[in-house]
Amino acid sequence: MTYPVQVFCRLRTLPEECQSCVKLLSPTTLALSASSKIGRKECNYIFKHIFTSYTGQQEVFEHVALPLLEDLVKGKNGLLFTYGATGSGKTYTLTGEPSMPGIMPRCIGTLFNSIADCQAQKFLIKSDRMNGFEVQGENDALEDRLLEVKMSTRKMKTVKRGGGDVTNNYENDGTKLRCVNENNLYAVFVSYTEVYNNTVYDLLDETSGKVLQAKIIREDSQKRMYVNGVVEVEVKSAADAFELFCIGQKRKHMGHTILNAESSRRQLSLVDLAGSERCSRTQNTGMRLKEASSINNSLMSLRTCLEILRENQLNAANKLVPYRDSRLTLLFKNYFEGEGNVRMIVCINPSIEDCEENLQVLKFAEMTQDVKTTKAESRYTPYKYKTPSKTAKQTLSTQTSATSRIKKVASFLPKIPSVKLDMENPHENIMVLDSLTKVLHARRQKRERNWQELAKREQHFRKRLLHRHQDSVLTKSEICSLKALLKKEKQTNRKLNIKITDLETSNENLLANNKEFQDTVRTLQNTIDEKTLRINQNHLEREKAKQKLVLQSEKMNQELDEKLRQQRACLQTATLATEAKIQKIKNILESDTMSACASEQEVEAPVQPEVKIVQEMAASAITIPAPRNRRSRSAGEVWLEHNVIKPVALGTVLQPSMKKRKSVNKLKKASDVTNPRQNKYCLLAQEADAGGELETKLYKGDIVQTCGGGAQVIFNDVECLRQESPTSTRIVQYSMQDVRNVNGINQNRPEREKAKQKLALQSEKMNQQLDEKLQKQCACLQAAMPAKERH
Ligand SMILES: Nc1ncnc2c1ncn2[C@@H]1O[C@H](COP(=O)(O)OP(=O)(O)OP(=O)(O)O)[C@@H](O)[C@H]1O
Repeated sequence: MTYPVQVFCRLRTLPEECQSCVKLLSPTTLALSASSKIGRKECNYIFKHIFTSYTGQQEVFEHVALPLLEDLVKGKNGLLFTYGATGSGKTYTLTGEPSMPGIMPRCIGTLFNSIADCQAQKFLIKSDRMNGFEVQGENDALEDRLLEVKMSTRKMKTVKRGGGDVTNNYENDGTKLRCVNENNLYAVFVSYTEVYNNTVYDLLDETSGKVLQAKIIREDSQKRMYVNGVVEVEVKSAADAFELFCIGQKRKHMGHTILNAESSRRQLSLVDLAGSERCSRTQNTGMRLKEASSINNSLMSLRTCLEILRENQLNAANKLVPYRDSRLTLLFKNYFEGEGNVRMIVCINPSIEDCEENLQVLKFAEMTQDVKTTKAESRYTPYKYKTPSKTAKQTLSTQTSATSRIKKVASFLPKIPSVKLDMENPHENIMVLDSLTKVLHARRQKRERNWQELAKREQHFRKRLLHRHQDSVLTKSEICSLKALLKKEKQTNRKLNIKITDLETSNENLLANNKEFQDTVRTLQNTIDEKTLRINQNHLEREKAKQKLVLQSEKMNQELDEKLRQQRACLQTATLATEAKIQKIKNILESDTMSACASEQEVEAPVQPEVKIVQEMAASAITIPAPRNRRSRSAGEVWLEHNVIKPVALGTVLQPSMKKRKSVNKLKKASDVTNPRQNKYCLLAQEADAGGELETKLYKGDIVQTCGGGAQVIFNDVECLRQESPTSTRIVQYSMQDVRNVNGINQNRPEREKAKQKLALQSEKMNQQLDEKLQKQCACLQAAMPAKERH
């Protein structure tokens, strides 16, 4: 079954001088004229009922709270909260003023008016502060009562009750609930908690001293939210409840509170919310700002939860309702999930200044009444049963459970014999009654023993149960925190997974880029290698070409040198031969001219072909070198030895043979050479040979007179003198250049030797030819000469 959240509206009284922004159209409809950009706009809002400024506190109570109270005693939960802007009359409606008590004192008064005769003895039912109750024995209850009396007498001396409070002056109007079951026993518990800055404080917790301790909201085994360890005080009268209210009132931070009046089965929560716009309207700072924003957050969470609930119901969706976003919604969770009736009173200050805020409040209120709470199967508050003492048994005798228990216990007792009284025999009757008394006495003793045993067992069982329960609560809280941790871990894990995926993707991209780069580098490297190879090949080719060129040029140079040398040698040989020939001819001509001239006149001698040539040459005016006088060999060879300045002793076995010689170190004047007595010239040169040995060379030639009166030397022989020991092993250090030179010299030596030999052969041949020619000419000349002269 589903029930909509019932929303009522209450308009505050407005001072006469103030203008109203609200117009009442009917008992359920009002119109709000709000200013907008296009002028004033009127919006209509419908509620279950609208209380005007003339409506009294009693009427509001009867309309809104009384049905919830009736539900309460029937065993149904209820939540009533006020909602509205600051100063709109929420506290006035819920608590009221001394002269005009609000819903809360009226509820308390009415409740106690109704259950006055059906209350369980105090402390028979005890709160375990974990959303559970236990029924304890009379003795324990008595002990607790005595303790309470002691405590209260101490308190009486120290604590003064706050005077002038709304509840102190509350005059009970005697209103009673009609549906109270007189067979039931009722115990009323009051807890007073405050949600401040999203933290729950227990205003009745005296152990925490002046500083309030924060409390945790937990969920019991039946998924009901409760404030763990909250003080739940059993009250037996409205005055007791008011006293607690006063105590709590002094402790609370602000005016927004929760007052819970709990029954052993069900609870009615009366909630006075904070103003809906504290943050925006009051320009608070520091703690006040934190408080205001916290209030705003709580109300915003309430709004969000209701909106999602409505959305889920309208669209048959299953969106998660964020009850855990704030402590307030967490405490409301059970009510919105169908644990009881929910009613809201929207308080409106019709002042035109509050118009904007009223618009928001009315919108929220209109939305809220679309929300339906789903009624869950009735779930009873868990309680534990403690074996009552004799008196307790009597007190609880009306309870069905107790009756059944008694029946059960009675089944173990000795049977009561059936008794028949004979009125005529009183003596026998006395005997029968005595035996009956005995049986009853035995039954009573047995029953007491049984009760004691049962009480012991129950106590033991309860203790175990309590431990189990505590364990399970602790385990549940642990599970809750572990779940929260797990959720967090999962979120972190999810984030890390996303991060890992991102990193993997970027890593893959980087790897792909790297591969591309590597490919590019490889391609470039290949290109470089190819180019380097080509460069090297080119270099090698160039080197080869160079070497080839060098070789070619060397070869050509050698060839050219060789040719040049050969040509020179040929030329020199030819020149020497020609000169020698000419000289011989000249000598012949000169020596024979005189004799020829003398005989010319007498005898026309036949002209020899050679003479003819000379004559022809003379006739043709060709310059003929001066005739050289031929040295007579018979006169012997006279040598002009042109020696070095400081000659080293030759030391050779074979010495040059120059019998007649004139040695000079230097040719100082022409006569040194032109001296007609000298006909041989020898130039002496000393130098080290390739082996470092002294080598003496004798360049020999003929001194020939020139036609100009000078002389010329025609070299025709070279004599080389040197001394070598075949066993000498000289160690000489040579430089590479020396070695090359030596090699070059050694290489050239055979060629030189060949050339020399060739030259010598040619010279010999020419000499032979010349000698032959000379002999012929001589023979011709002798033949031509007169016999006398020939002798
Ligand atoms: N219906 C009413 N009739 C007469 N006086 C009223 C009514 N409603 C509110 N007032 C007066 O208006 C003033 C502010 O009311 P109240 O303190 O209840 O506002 P509130 O909404 O609880 O403010 P806050 O959000 O600050 O708790 C009080 O002096 C109260 O007496």
